[in-house]
Amino acid sequence: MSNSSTRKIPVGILGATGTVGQRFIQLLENHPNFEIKSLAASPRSEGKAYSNAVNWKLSTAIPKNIQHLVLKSCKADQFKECRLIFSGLDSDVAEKIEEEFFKAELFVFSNAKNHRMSPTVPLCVPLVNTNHLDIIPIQQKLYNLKKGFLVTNANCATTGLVVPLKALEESFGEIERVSVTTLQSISGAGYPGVPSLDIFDNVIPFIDGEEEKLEIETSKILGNVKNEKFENSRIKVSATCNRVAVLDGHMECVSVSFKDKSKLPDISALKSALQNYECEAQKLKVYSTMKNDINFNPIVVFEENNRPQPRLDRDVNFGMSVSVGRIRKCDLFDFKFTVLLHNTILGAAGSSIMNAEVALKKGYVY
Ligand SMILES: NC(=O)C1=CN([C@@H]2O[C@H](COP(=O)(O)OP(=O)(O)OC[C@H]3O[C@@H](n4cnc5c(N)ncnc54)[C@H](OP(=O)(O)O)[C@@H]3O)[C@@H](O)[C@H]2O)C=CC1
Ligand SMILES: N[C@@H](CC(=O)OP(=O)(O)O)C(=O)O
Repeated sequence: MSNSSTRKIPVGILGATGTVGQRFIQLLENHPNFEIKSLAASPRSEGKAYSNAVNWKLSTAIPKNIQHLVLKSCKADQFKECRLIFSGLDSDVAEKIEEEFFKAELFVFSNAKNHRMSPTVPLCVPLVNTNHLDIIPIQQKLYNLKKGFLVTNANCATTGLVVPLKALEESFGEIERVSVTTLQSISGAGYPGVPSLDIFDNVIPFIDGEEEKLEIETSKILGNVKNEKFENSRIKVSATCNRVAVLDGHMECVSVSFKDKSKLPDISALKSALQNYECEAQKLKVYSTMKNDINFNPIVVFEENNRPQPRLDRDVNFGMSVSVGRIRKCDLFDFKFTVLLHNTILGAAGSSIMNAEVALKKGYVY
């Protein structure tokens, strides 16, 4: 494998008209490594120019070179000009379609839940476990592939949780137990998502399947790759998920208990461990950590008692960092704190793109 060409990698987007698909298009505008060549969505959109098919919900305009692209059907043979695929497909259809694409020797980066727990598919949060990309050759061997593969990113609430957990485990050893209560924005449910008559002036104390995903995905992400297999962490997570009337940005109230009580830090050491945490993507200087000349930190620590807040803080580091505040001791667990992340940027499209940037630096994408 070699990162042979300085030309941009031609990419396709599946589910291009959806909430996550729109973010892909926004974040890939002027990207130095990837160039959008093809788009696809459901049969309802097929054959239409993108600007006619999409119900564009972002505050930046649809890029000019995208407006007139005609939406294709989600068939791999229609994406011959592409080498890499970003998928923002509805999970009702993602499983089979993504399989067809990676088996057609395309590099596939997916947001859908369907393949996340598969034993040879990396479940990568780019600020945490890009070392899990090392399983790619095993996946390729299993499916008899020369270059194609599938990499998934995590559920958006899981993504926000695992970043501070990883930072704390790196500094203070294993975390044994986690209790997390989420307040999740409505964009997390896609479009049109939760009816306005249900969510306006309201909080809904249930998101189908979400608590289970937080509990299971966390242990895969915080685990290791050993002897060509994933070895999950033994961390125990108990999750309660709520939908709240916020447009973008998931908040999570987290309590953690460490295994080794002899190493328990004081609050200032805990804050430094979070603030100074560094991930592989940052060390590799991938584009998403460098763009707009930001001084990128995976975690931004807030000292103010009333921060982070979704409206004020979801765009910190252009939506690619996790904000952590209200860090304090807990009488039931060891410590508790509040997390915020932008669910459609770091929680979805931004993670897929950063995973692809790391895979490119490591030579898996070429
Ligand atoms: N929103 C978020 O914060 C997060 C979402 N995800 C996951 O990302 C994926 C996309 O989510 P989101 O963008 O919110 O969902 P949306 O409902 O907003 O978009 C779904 C996309 O899938 C397409 N689609 C629907 N049915 C079909 C079909 N039969 N064949 C092909 N394409 C189809 C839609 O096309 P059309 O417009 O033509 O109907 C649309 O482009 C999901 O798997 C979701 O679980 C993951 C993390 C966070
Ligand atoms: N369920 C998440 C978004 C999502 O689609 O998650 P997943 O990709 O794990 O199904 C939310 O509602 O905020």
